[in-house]
Amino acid sequence: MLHDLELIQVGKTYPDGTVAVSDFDLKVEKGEFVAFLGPSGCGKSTTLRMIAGFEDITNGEILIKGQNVSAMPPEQRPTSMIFQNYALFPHMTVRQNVAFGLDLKKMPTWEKDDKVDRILDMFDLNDFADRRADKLSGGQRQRIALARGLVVEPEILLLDEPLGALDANLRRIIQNELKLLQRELGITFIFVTHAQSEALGLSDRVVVMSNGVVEQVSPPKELYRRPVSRFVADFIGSNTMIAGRSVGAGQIDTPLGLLSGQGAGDLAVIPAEAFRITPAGTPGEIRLDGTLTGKSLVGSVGHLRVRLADNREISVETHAATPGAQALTPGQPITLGVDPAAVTLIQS
Ligand SMILES: Nc1ncnc2c1ncn2[C@@H]1O[C@H](COP(=O)(O)OP(=O)(O)OP(=O)(O)O)[C@@H](O)[C@H]1O
Repeated sequence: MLHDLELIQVGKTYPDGTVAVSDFDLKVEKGEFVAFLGPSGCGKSTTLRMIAGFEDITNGEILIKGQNVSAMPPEQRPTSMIFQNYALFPHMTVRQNVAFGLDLKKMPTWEKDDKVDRILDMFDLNDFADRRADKLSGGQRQRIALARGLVVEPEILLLDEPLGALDANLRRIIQNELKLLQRELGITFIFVTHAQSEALGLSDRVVVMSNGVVEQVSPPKELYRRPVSRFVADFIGSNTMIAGRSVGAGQIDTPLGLLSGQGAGDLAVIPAEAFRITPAGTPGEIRLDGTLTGKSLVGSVGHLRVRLADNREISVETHAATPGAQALTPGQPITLGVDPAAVTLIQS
């Protein structure tokens, strides 16, 4: 099966010796929305620029629809890139900006005008078509940048923190638009961000990166449910991690007692929402004793702070309607229950 995009062992070492990306493997299906997520400097933008062709690769291969594009200049690749600062030409009109990519392709004027008209229409930019790009709001500029990227009908749209310059409200609105647009066009989107909620909310799959390597490639829910490394467990969601010693398949011995879970390793990862308040306890459940140190109820969710027997304080989320949740008072002993199926064991 032909993938829209395939990265095989891709690596980048900058001339000064900085290793920005190593052994990056990824296969992306047509129409997928994939986010690159990770802390500043982990190599997200470098990888995106290598896909676009703005940066040479030092190792590996990049294939688009099965074709090796590793040595192809950017303008010949079937990709478009959208930048955080939009990179519009301030003195050009909206129409000229949008037409720019088609001008490079030396397309006949009638065909160009037709494509530009259609895309301006789609992005609701008709009323501004003849206005200079620097006389527009952030949201409008963002739309022009998208229109300019899409008018050339790329196979893959590469977006480098495209919403980073927008305020929170506008950001949410454009996030929704982006998602709808992607579904409608069926184009593959590769989206770089260091905003977790954005990556998890928008994409079909997330590539979590740290220090130039891929830590995990999963649908957003899986990152919460089944982190594969300590880095991911630390970075995504709110997990309690309990270290121990492996004592057989799916079980570790810890200072808080025996814990079982899915997977293999010496570190148990428990998501905040996996804890339950269990006065009696259910057979098969992991039980952890502690003391309630704080509680707040926000709407239907109760946020509890619990000090465990090893003195660490953890956050627990519970449904406010849980029997007993209202009556809990800080200072009192509490027993937490966890279904072993919700626990993941990884290597520390
Ligand atoms: N031109 C360059 N020359 C040398 N090192 C570079 C160059 N560009 C980036 N780097 C380094 O490569 C690493 C990866 O940078 P990159 O910009 O890809 O990270 P990023 O994950 O996109 O970060 P951010 O979220 O801050 O944009 C960093 O250590 C960075 O300092």
